[in-house]
Amino acid sequence: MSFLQPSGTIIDLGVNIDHVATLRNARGTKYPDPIRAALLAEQAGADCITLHLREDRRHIKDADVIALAPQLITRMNLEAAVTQEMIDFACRIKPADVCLVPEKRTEVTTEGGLDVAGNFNAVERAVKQLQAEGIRVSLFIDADEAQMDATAALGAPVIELHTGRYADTEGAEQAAELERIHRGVLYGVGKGLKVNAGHGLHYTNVQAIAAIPEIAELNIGHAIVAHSVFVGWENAVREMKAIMVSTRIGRTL
Ligand SMILES: CC(=O)[C@@H](O)[C@H](O)COP(=O)(O)O
Ligand SMILES: NCC(=O)COP(=O)(O)O
Repeated sequence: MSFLQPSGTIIDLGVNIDHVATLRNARGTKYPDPIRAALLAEQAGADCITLHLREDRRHIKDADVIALAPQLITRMNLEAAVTQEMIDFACRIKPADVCLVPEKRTEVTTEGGLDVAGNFNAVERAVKQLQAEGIRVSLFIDADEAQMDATAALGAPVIELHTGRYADTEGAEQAAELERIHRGVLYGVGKGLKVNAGHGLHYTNVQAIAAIPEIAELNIGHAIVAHSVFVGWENAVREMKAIMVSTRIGRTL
């Protein structure tokens, strides 16, 4: 059954289509088409589509963002570095959401959260420029109180907590990271922020994060693209959304 779920359901799933573009770019073909993936993901239960226009354009291209924006039925969450080029581009596209993320050319994937406290003036300028275009801004940060204080101080209404260390660890270290994230969620909500989470989440580690009732949205990409190789794209999206919702319902009953 394909259906569109209204955004703002029990817990929102943002499907990140970056690595559909990685597969496309591997051979320089036009397929698999990230735009088709986004529209099918919406039909399969995605509450928003996340895509990261990196400075090096290693996966998502400018043309992908431009083509997708008018076709989305849910909403676009555009991830971008805090550079004038990216902020100006985002202001031309005017997605519902922009998530400001740190970027290093040499990184394989995002390695940590944005240092909002240490780059306060630059981040504040970017946030104000985006907000002037009616764009809701989220900041991709570690579960760190100083970063959340800085986020609230400069007026961004949303944070996305980096779950990479939780995803990359196990045992006691992972349990400690989960507790740190949980404390961070509560602190962020206490500061009046909408709290999302993402990075490295997959079908067997998402449950503990989705069970945190104050989390509004999870952004998940790599694991969904990987799983789709075996079960198909729409099934991979449906399965992730079903796990998130059933975990949340089970947690709140
Ligand atoms: C910010 C974040 O964790 C991801 O959304 C980001 O897109 C990861 O970078 P890649 O998609 O290039 O792996
Ligand atoms: N911000 C996290 C995101 O969009 C997807 O990250 P991942 O699931 O590809 O690691």
